[in-house]
Amino acid sequence: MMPDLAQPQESGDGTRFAALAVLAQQVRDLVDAVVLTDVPEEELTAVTADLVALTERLKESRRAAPLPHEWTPDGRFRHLGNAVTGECNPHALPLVIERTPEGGSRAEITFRPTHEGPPAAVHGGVIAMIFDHLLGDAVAASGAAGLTGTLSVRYRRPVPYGQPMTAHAAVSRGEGRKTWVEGTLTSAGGTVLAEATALFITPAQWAEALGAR
Ligand SMILES: CCCCCCCCCCCCCCCC(=O)SCCNC(=O)CCNC(=O)[C@H](O)C(C)(C)COP(=O)(O)OP(=O)(O)OC[C@H]1O[C@@H](n2cnc3c(N)ncnc32)[C@H](O)[C@@H]1OP(=O)(O)O
Repeated sequence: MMPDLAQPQESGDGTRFAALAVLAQQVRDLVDAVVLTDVPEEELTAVTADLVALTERLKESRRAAPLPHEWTPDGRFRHLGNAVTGECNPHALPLVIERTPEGGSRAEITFRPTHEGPPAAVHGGVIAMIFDHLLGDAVAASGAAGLTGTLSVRYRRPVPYGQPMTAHAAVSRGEGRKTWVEGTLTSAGGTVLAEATALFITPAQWAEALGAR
């Protein structure tokens, strides 16, 4: 079912969400540690047993779905459970997006070894995921907001992890419910590592909800 963008989904319990964000960051550290660990087998088995116990504790009270999107009291859109930006989702980098004075979106990114695809470089699908969200945010910044219809990535250079880089996105044109948007991923030295173009479609229900805001 299409989410109703007009309605805040959850008022938000700031203190508990802050604690959940700390837990999510700890789990990211855990994932990174798992990817790089070289401890002996007995230690792996012992840590696994500890994690089974911790997992069971968290499962004692479960939601049906991750934390949903919401409009904060100061009018910002946030989605703590999102796979790319969600502070409370360990899967998310999380990507921290800023709006540019020109009306687009940008983010500073440092990929981690966890994101490896080809040797010593970031997985192309992870890069596409980052573009998908950042380009979607740029569409939202333009006042449209929609779902990805198509996304095309040109991978110019292998993307290293462990090095800061910058991604930019900006809308190139719009026509009715369709918005075309472009983005780049650039190294700290200014080399364009990857480029993306996408077409976002604003679902008819969203167009009505956005018009009402
Ligand atoms: C300001 C406040 C903001 C608030 C908000 C904040 C948001 C903060 C940022 C979030 C950023 C998230 C960024 C992550 C974005 C995902 O990850 S989205 C997930 C991946 N994408 C999906 O799941 C989309 C799945 N597809 C669908 O749901 C539907 O196919 C779509 C895309 C909504 C289109 O359905 P529809 O509205 O029924 O489309 P329809 O009426 O058939 O077609 C409309 C037009 O679009 C064209 N079209 C439709 N689909 C396509 C397509 N796939 N390719 C090309 N053209 C297409 C049609 O040909 C038609 O063109 P015209 O004939 O008008 O020229």
